[in-house]
Amino acid sequence: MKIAIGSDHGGYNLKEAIKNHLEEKGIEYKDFGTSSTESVDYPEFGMKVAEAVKSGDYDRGIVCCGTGIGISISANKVTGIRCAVVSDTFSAEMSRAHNNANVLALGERVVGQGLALKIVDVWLKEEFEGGRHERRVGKITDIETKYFKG
Ligand SMILES: O=C[C@H](O)[C@H](O)[C@H](O)COP(=O)(O)O
Repeated sequence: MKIAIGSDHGGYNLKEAIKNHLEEKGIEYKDFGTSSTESVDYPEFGMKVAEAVKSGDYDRGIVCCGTGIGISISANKVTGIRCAVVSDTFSAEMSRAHNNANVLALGERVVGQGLALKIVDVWLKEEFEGGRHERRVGKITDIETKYFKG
């Protein structure tokens, strides 16, 4: 599995911790920035990771900012991206099983590092259940088709 990862300054330290964690697990990733805690704008990095996942070059994306909210809103503007902001392991599981989330958003100022890494593990392992959820996710795609192009 190949992961695209990115953050703004508010999520930089968590991104670095997740990169170390992925390395320890032998999971391939590419870092789309940012590269320090210097203040930057999260939409740029949410978009880069989302586009990397949309391209098919990466299987999933992980994005971090202060809350996970701004960068997830940004990632979700890219068609085909279902980015879930998660702060607990149950939601991590459900975002995959029910919503087929292809990008995970975490807030460095919200979740502790230990929990965040556990959330990453659960989220990477869980598969989409399909079935009734396939129909519902399909209806999300229908909304995209109605309102977005590209
Ligand atoms: O949703 C946005 C993120 O949480 C940002 O990381 C946050 O707004 C950055 O705030 P500041 O510029 O005060 O570090």
